[in-house]
Amino acid sequence: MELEVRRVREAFLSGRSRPLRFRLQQLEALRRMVQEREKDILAAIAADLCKSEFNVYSQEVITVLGEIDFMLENLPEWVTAKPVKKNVLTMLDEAYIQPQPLGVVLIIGAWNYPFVLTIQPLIGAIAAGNAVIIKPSELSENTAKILAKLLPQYLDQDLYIIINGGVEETTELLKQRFDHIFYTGNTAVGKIIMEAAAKHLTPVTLELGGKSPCYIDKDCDLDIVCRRITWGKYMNCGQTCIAPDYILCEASLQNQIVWKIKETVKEFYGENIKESPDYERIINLRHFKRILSLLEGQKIAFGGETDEATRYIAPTVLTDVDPKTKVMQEEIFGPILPIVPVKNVDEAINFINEREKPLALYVFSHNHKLIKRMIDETSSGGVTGNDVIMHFMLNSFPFGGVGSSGMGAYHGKHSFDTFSHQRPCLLKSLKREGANKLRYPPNSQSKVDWGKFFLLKRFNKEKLGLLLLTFLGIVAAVLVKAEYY
Ligand SMILES: NC(=O)c1ccc[n+]([C@@H]2O[C@H](COP(=O)([O-])OP(=O)(O)OC[C@H]3O[C@@H](n4cnc5c(N)ncnc54)[C@H](O)[C@@H]3O)[C@@H](O)[C@H]2O)c1
Ligand SMILES: CCCCCCCCCCCCC/C=C/C=O
Repeated sequence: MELEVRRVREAFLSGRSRPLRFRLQQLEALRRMVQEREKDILAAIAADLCKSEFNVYSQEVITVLGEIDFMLENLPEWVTAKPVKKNVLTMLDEAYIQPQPLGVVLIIGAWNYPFVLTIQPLIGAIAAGNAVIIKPSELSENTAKILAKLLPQYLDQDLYIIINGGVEETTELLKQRFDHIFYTGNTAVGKIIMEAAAKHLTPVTLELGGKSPCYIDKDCDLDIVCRRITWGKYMNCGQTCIAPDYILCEASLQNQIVWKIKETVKEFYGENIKESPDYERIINLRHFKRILSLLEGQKIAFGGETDEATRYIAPTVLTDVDPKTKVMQEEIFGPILPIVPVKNVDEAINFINEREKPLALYVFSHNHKLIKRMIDETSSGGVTGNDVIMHFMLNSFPFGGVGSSGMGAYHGKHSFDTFSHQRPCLLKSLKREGANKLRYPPNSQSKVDWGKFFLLKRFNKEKLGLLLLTFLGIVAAVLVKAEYY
């Protein structure tokens, strides 16, 4: 492990990852990989999550290709130094911010969208000029294998390497020193990552999870609301970090919501959901059993059917859920949707604020003011009003959590910034030494006053007024004198 990290660091120190032309070439090569080896990539992800290749393409590949195109288009502008505003002391100097790569970055991917959640950060790291070690999740093993096979065929083999393995390998990897660690996964492991990073003072981006609430107001079109929630909740069998975790609504809406979600499930997946190519399976037996345990003691309004052999769990809705029960204590990450009745929007806001900050928040209402109020009075990584998931798809947004749902963000320019150091550069001349006398010892009241005058606007204005008055006085005196003689 140590040798591999050293190899990557040496490649970074060679400086070849820095030139814009090289970064663009590598991103183009990555795009070529996705296009030329599309079939292999689709097949691997499909096998990991029992997912149709159509769904793999629209949920993962489109985002990756869109991100590469966006980088290629904007990178030339982003890498250029940006001049900054100057003050009186630096008026004649050159002052700019130069984004620079951080160095060797470790990206630890997740299994639930194993391609996009690993490759999208990689795109940002390459764009920012870094060397990268990629550790895909061992749970999505087919994707991990295909990435290990394909990436070296298209990308620089010393700058960007894949290390596959599980907890043992990751633990070993985390002992090494990196310049940034980008981790996607659960909050408990997030803490392990941060602890390991702290030993080297390595900055981290943690893309974690949480229970993303979904508030449904009385004033809305329930048919549309339930259709959108059904899509976002049961996509990838509920294994989406920003899936609506639970619904908050007034008790009177509960039955209608149940009925409408049930109808939509039928419309989306047919009468026999098990046969639907659009309905996935739970990643492994451990997660399957964990999700089943969340059903204990709950009122199942519909769904609840399971099949251990294929790790199938039907789309399920629970009603009148007690917030103290297990299903409301941890992120569900499966196709179970609890409804927790609340009296009104105030109670919903309190409910959200009493818990850890979620990765996403969803609010449905015709009342724009109510949506704005919910946004103002709560906190979450991101928000979508009157829909779910879709803020992930807009790469002008920073995507990330807050509080226990994560720290830092990425996508588009935000990825470039995450993997860059914004380096302030001030270039002075060796001339004009006279002006520097002000800051050299010995110090005095007069130097302090001039310092205030040049640097503090407050004093600046006062003194300017005084200067103006003095100037007017002199002009007046000269005029009077001229008249007199
Ligand atoms: N914010 C996001 O973008 C995002 C995206 C996907 C998933 N998630 C969250 O991830 C969670 C589900 O994923 P998961 O945690 O099951 O993924 P996971 O178990 O695959 O873990 C992710 C990575 O952490 C590594 N890992 C696991 N245990 C470790 C340990 N003890 N020490 C060091 N490394 C270890 C794994 O090898 C893997 O590469 C959910 O909470 C979900 O919300 C968040
Ligand atoms: C052809 C229609 C394209 C739009 C499809 C939108 C698909 C959204 C995919 C969401 C991916 C979520 C990524 C995962 C985040 C955390 O797990």
